[in-house]
Amino acid sequence: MKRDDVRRVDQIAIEDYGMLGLVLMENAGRGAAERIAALCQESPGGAAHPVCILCGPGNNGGDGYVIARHLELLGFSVHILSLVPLERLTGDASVNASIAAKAGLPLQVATSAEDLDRWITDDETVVDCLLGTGATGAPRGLYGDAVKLANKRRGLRVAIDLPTGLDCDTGIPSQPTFRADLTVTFVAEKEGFTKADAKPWLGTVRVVGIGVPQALLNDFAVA
Ligand SMILES: NC(=O)C1=CN([C@@H]2O[C@H](COP(=O)(O)OP(=O)(O)OC[C@H]3O[C@@H](n4cnc5c(N)ncnc54)[C@H](OP(=O)(O)O)[C@@H]3O)[C@@H](O)[C@H]2O)[C@@H](O)CC1
Ligand SMILES: [K+]
Repeated sequence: MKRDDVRRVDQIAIEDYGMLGLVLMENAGRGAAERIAALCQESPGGAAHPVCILCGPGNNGGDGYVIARHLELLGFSVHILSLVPLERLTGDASVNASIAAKAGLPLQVATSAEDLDRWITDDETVVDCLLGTGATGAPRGLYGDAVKLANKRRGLRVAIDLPTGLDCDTGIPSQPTFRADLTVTFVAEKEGFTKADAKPWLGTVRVVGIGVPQALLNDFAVA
């Protein structure tokens, strides 16, 4: 599915069907958390496996706060690293960040590559909620630093919706691109995922539904 189409699905679900963006994000985040839990449980350490969630400035970051909440409910030790001060978040991402903060989920705001280097450790699963379908071009500044550091860590890596740095439509990786062991993508596989260039960055791909009606999916030829 092309980037513009998948974004249209979200928009139509909200504007024409009257679904709440928060509900879509909840479905997305909960489904992703279940996939991450399954991956961790299959690996050495199981549910004791600590998870680091990297959160960016948009709704991909918003998914991260939902994922953190559900992973904690599933018994995982979770910490969130936001690359933006929470007061800069807007809309559904801001709501979910605020819930995570009020719930006392461990949360740090990184303002430098040194912070990221210190706080992303080798023994944890790293979840990329940095940039999603709203990204354009190579990850800039701290986002690029976070991707490079995450790629050096020994733990498992999970990309949410798409690996940060990978072009959604062409599948061309930018410098840097998050190298995932598992990509949990929403609604449908993205067009770029079918390209040979994309394969080394995606790992296993799992599609998670976000609860939009089948009639809407049919309009976009999603099975
Ligand atoms: N209701 C819904 O719609 C649902 C959406 N869902 C989720 O939302 C995701 C899409 O969210 P989104 O549209 O907020 O975009 P997203 O990629 O998170 O961030 C955009 C931000 O990044 C910035 N930025 C851009 N490029 C950059 C770069 N190269 N380097 C650095 N920064 C860059 C850009 O800044 P700007 O370029 O505008 O200055 C802007 O601030 C989607 O993938 C899915 O995960 C699910 O929850 C299901 C329901
Ligand atoms: K991502």
